[in-house]
Amino acid sequence: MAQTAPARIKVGIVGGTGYTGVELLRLLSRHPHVELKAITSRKEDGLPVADMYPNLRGHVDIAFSSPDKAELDKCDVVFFATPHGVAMNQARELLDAGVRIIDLAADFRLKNPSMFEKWYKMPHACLDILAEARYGLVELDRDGLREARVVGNPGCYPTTVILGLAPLLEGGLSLIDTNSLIADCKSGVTGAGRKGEIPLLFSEAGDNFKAYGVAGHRHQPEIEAQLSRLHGSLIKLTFVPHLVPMIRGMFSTIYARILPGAREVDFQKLFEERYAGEPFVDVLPAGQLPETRTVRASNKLRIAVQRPANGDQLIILVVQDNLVKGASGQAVQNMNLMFGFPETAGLEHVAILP
Ligand SMILES: NC(=O)C1=CN([C@@H]2O[C@H](COP(=O)(O)OP(=O)(O)OC[C@H]3O[C@@H](n4cnc5c(N)ncnc54)[C@H](OP(=O)(O)O)[C@@H]3O)[C@@H](O)[C@H]2O)C=CC1
Ligand SMILES: CC(=O)N[C@@H](CCC(=O)OP(=O)(O)O)C(=O)O
Repeated sequence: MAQTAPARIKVGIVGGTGYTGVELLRLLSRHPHVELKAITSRKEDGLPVADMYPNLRGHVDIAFSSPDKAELDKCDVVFFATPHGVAMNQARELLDAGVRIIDLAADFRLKNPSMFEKWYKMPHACLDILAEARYGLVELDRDGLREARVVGNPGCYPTTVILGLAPLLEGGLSLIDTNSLIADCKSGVTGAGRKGEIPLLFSEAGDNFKAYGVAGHRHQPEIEAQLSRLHGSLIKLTFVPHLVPMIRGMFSTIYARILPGAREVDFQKLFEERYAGEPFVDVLPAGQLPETRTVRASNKLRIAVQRPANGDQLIILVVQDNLVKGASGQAVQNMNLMFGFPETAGLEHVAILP
């Protein structure tokens, strides 16, 4: 259904003090169709946003307000940049008030409520809303997202792995062995949020490189569910996240075995054609390798496809800024679609080098 884009919408953010919250503020403060109406913080009620984040001086002139005082029901859309389990408990009230919701946490990502309960250690609070929610990976569901009232914004690691494998699996393609997929992923420290925990101290995370969640990470079922849906059969993979001493940035290296019947496929061309015209996915020319700094602070996800010695091992290398395409930028991309704005509105920042 064609919709007429409003000139300007009222936007609320729950959880404005965290890393994804302030990244939303940075992006939305320059958005031509957005009026920032409410930004919540339970701890910083009354504090002008620019006092906590001086980079926003002159761009954001409102103060944080506690969630109970913020007029979220007067907004057109509310972003939840909060821990898992917050959005699902406020969704019904907002939807009843005609407010659309984009949750940056995982409340609306896993369609299977028992999987949600298993990985997030809480029962889901609104199964009917979960059933109607759309998974917010625009490149895979552009039309479905335009009409969505509730969007589950993808996890950061899943964004890289799903987009890295989609051209090889979509529509049940038989190009790669689906029993031996490996995603070896690295995240900068902002991926863990803005909290005071010992493993996140400079003296612990700096000058160090470690794996975590090897026995099981909650992004694995999210990735597998989306890839299975895309392929039309059950897809499993090995997923190992790592923490690297960067502030922002994510690098995912994905290993797939090429099936004998697909040895003649031009994988570079397959990826280039799949993502041709996508404003936020850049397939590098053959032979070039991505670097995290080439996407820093931008909503771009950059992919390279390599096939060493023209053998049967395909290696897909994907970089993104975990806070932008991996979280807040992708959330704004969803908002743009939902309200009929140009998909790139407020998202045209180029990465900072060096
Ligand atoms: N960091 C990243 O790279 C990514 C994060 N995400 C997801 O986005 C969400 C936010 O992440 P991030 O910004 O890193 O988290 P932070 O820990 O940095 O911030 C969390 C925010 O939520 C607020 N908050 C906490 N509990 C509640 C509550 N019960 N009710 C209302 N507000 C609350 C906090 O403010 P206050 O305590 O003052 O209210 C704070 O502003 C998480 O679910 C995370 O998993 C997704 C993709 C990537
Ligand atoms: C480095 C780091 O700790 N990263 C986080 C994932 C990022 C994230 O916030 O994802 P969700 O929205 O699914 O929670 C983690 O592994 O828990």
